Amino acid sequence: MDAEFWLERWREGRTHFHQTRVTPLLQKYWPALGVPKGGRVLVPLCGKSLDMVWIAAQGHPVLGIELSELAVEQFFEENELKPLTHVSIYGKHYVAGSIEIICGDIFKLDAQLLSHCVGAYDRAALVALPEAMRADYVRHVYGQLSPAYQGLLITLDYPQEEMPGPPFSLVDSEVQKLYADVSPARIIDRRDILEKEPKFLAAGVSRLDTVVYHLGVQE
Ligand SMILES: C[S@@+](CC[C@H](N)C(=O)[O-])C[C@H]1O[C@@H](n2cnc3c(N)ncnc32)[C@H](O)[C@@H]1O
Repeated sequence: MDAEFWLERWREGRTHFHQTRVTPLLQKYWPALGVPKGGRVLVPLCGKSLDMVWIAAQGHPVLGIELSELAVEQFFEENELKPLTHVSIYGKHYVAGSIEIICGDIFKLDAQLLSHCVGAYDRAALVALPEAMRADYVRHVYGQLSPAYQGLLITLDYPQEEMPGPPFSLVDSEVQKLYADVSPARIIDRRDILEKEPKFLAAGVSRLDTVVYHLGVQE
């Protein structure tokens, strides 16, 4: 699953992961995380997610990272935002109001940028990565956030042998192993969503849960 895999999906419009509404689980669980107003929130592998607009409306500067320039341009166009752009070592930055998206590779970001993020929102990001990349991703991204960060992680759990990813299945034991050296990862919701997912039903998947984690040290 290299960069070209994703760039081609955006070129061909095969972006069924994109939702035309804000994720209800984000709206339900974000307020309780207690991320301070004004605190910067990282949205890794952000696509053109409307969730960024919602997070910004809660009073957070948003930092999204996305490989595909098409996705980034569609985000600003579809939300009628006119971004200013500049280029840095991280990629091309698009900034409109409190939303900044860097068109670049998440693995190129460093502590200088990530340590300013006190919040993180991961939907269809960790589960988009094949197993071999996940430990590097968690260490690199979450390991460099502010130590006080609070985050929301949304995963999928289904019998992986019944359908190839992405999105991939993550059982809780793998999530716990991935975050063990970074921060606590506590399940706050798990629900059966099989009936709402025609792609999984058509593939003959017998069970599909979405699982919501609260990431970060809690007092
Ligand atoms: C499954 S999509 C999810 C997008 C978004 N989170 C959402 O909820 O709609 C995964 C996205 O990650 C992007 N991506 C994949 N690898 C990346 C990387 N190394 N750095 C930045 N973006 C990446 C892809 O281009 C794709 O848009």
